[in-house]
Amino acid sequence: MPTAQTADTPTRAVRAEGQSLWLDYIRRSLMESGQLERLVEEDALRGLTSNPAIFEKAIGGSSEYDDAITAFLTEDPSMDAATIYERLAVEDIRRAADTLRPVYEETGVDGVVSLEVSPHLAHDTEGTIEEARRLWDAVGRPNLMIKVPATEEGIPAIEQLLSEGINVNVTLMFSLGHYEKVAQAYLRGLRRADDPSGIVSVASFFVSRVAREVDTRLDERGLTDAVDFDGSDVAIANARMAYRRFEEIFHGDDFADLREQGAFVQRPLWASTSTKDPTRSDVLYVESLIGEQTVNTIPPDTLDAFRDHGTVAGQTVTDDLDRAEAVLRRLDEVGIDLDDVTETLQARGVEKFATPFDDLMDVLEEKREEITAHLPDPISLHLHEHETAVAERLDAWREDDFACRMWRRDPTLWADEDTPELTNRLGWLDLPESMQEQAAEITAFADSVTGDFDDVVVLGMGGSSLAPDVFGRVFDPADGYPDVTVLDSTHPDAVTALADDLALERTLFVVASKSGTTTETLSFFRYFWDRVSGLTDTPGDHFVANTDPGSNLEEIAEDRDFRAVFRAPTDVGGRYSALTPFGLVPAALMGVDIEQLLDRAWAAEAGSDFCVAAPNNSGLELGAALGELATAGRDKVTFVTSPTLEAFPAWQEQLIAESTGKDDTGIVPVADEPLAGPGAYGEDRVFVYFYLHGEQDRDTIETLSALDEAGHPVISVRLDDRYDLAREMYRWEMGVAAAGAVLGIHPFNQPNVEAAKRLAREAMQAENGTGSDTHTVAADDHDVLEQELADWLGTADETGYLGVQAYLPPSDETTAALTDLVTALRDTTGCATTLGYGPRFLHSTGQLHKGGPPNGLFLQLVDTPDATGPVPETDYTFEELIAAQATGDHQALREADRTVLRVRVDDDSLGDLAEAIRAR
Ligand SMILES: O=P(O)(O)OC[C@H]1O[C@](O)(CO)[C@@H](O)[C@@H]1O
Ligand SMILES: O=C[C@H](O)[C@H](O)COP(=O)(O)O
Repeated sequence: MPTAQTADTPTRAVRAEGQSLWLDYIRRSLMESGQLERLVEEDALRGLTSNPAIFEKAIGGSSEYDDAITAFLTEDPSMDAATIYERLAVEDIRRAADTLRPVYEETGVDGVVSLEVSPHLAHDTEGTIEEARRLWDAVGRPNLMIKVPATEEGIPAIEQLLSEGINVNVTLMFSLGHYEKVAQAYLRGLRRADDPSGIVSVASFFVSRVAREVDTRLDERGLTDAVDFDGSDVAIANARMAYRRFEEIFHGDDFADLREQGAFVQRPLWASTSTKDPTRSDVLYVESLIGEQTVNTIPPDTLDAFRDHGTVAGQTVTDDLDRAEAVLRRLDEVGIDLDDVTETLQARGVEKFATPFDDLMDVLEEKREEITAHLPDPISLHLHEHETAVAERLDAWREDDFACRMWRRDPTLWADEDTPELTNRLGWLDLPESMQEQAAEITAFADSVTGDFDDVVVLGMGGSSLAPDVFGRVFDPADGYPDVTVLDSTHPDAVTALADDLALERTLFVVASKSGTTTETLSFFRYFWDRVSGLTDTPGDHFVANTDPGSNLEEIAEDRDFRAVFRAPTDVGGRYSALTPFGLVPAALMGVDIEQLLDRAWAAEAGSDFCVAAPNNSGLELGAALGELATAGRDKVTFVTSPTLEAFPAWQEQLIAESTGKDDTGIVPVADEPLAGPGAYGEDRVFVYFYLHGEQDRDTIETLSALDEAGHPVISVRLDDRYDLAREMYRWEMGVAAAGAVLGIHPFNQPNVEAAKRLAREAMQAENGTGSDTHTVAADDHDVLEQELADWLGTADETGYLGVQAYLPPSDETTAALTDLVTALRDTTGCATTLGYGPRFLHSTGQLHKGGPPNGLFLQLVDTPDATGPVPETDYTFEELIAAQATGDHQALREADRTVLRVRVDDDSLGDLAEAIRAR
């Protein structure tokens, strides 16, 4: 598009006649290249119009927008084509509006840019109003015009929008009839406006399309040579008549009141002014319609042609009105009904914009699919100086054929050939595929019972209940489906509080234990079996079992006629069982689409798949990073999440701690510390940020950037929706398994858990099993506590960690007080902290506490329960059970040479304890 060099070009001469030339064209490069600005300067260009066909050519017909589309989809891969279009269009229109803003500031009526509502709303008044308001707000520029068609349904929308102060370009006008209605709607709209001054509107009268249609009809009737006019004469005459009417209305009494209030006239805009018939002058519809207070919007070719050889012969729009009238009369006499021509054109005009609009949606949908297939993985690893070690590890793994060997279930990746609990614990690798069939059965069961229950309670420990807990807290139950909660505390106050809260006759219990022998789980089951048996003769209807085939629990479930028994694959360990019935049954019961969960995990599997070479294998890359960082002393993996994902780190915690915390090594997951600035942390941290798309908050991002800049490794993972949890579960399972190989441990056993269980059993049988002879400090014994705290903290090593183990009834208030306590510990010592409720943590971080790096210090908190609950069918109470578990673990920690301080607390003492620590 050449530009004019002189001031006396036809384009400038038109301006001197009081007409504004606008550009009927847009694309991003027009603004980016500075071309639009040059046209304004050199051609006195005064405005810009767009329509769906123009955007279709710009976006659909080029790759100019591909980077922007990729950026949108990286942020939100589920963004649909219509949203992509709107965001691209809004951005272009804004840029054009900003370029033209000086013209707008100077004139108040020019320097405007038009954006059209969807052509599919042409016959929907309310839809048009809504979309116009939305676009007006989205663009947010005063020199925007919303284009609304002059259809029957468009007219009231035009009036309404003008009354709200929204600038309107009325489009698709072909006849005097259309013009009349539009001008009257303008007057009504402005009269309803609070302040009519400053509202800008144009009435777009289409020209060349009329010419074409008339030519066609003349031709069809064999009249082309028989008459002394052609289609272009009719089109020009039609437009000139509209201009005459414009003058009558806007220079006469009709507009007097508004003129007085400072309102602008609604200028006629000549649209469709590129000449479609090559036998006619390419500037015909510019030269013939020059007039004061009009606009002519022309595409680039017409602008070039007009600048090159256009003639400006004064106010041509008022030329020869007698001939104009005569032409229109003659047209009627030869039997061509102009009203029919123009109504047909308006209807066709809607179609003519709808087709490119739909084509554009199709093109964008195709681009979306193509780009999404190649989107970067939503995990980003900032590893600083550790990058080399990780790259070397991945190279070594490629040479060793690590990925293929993992899929071949090769135990020597971790330990000796015949190590137990190894090759028979790798079933998780292909769960996304192998669970598909069972998933359908689980969903059918869930759908069949949904009406019978308001609550589902999962009774289970560690890997048998952590995934359900995450699903229950992250997802909302689908309409009509029950809530899912988990019971994993043996504290009698917790058990009785839950029982009191539930409507037992509307509750389904999922008894979840792989081994079928876990004491806590069986105790919960016996308690609730007894309670439900008091209400019904068929208590089994309220129970479902999740277990391994052949387990003790399977036998119980069959004997007692449970509503269902789901059998899990035996080659998947507890902490790797999220995508087996252990995780899927509770998820399905709350209406989560579990096939979708498996599909998402499948996406991660594809990225970590059989023989995908180590450097391109996302699970292995994560594993190499976790392992190498831990080896280099960065062994405290500190989790941060966006609000929806708050429950996720508890699942990660078990996976990491129980898998890697053994043989005096391991990775310490930190799941409960509030995030702080770089000053709060030592050199032993890695930060992992899980966020749900759209939930990132500025403070967290800024703090993580500061930590990154301070040299801490930061791993960020984006979840596009809640279902991506399954993808991350799979990725982290693979990552932790691989990290185990770096650390030289066997990630699938938990050797130190058994020791605590044995000691707890012994404590139950001993006379003083409740721990009365275990050294315990009372929180209100201030002097002793101060001294013991000082001794305990005195042994803290800054590369170590502090673990708070709370054998207390879980509640939001207690969790908040405990979080404050661990924060005080971190801030006083600079050490990382872990926090867990007993006995839940025994099935999570408990393995690491005793078997992991020997630099942990533990604070065991016990209380005196208010409630006491006998466990039916046994000879113990929940009070005795939890006390024995605390005592047993205390002893196990001591046997493993760990330092433990045991404090008896009551409701108020957690705050005092935090204060005592801060006071040091
Ligand atoms: O499913 P089960 O056999 O009841 O075990 C529960 C949890 O106890 C452990 O075996 C030991 O903590 C975990 O690995 C497991 O997730
Ligand atoms: O606002 C402008 C119109 O959308 C445009 O001028 C239509 O032109 P056409 O008839 O060449 O498609």
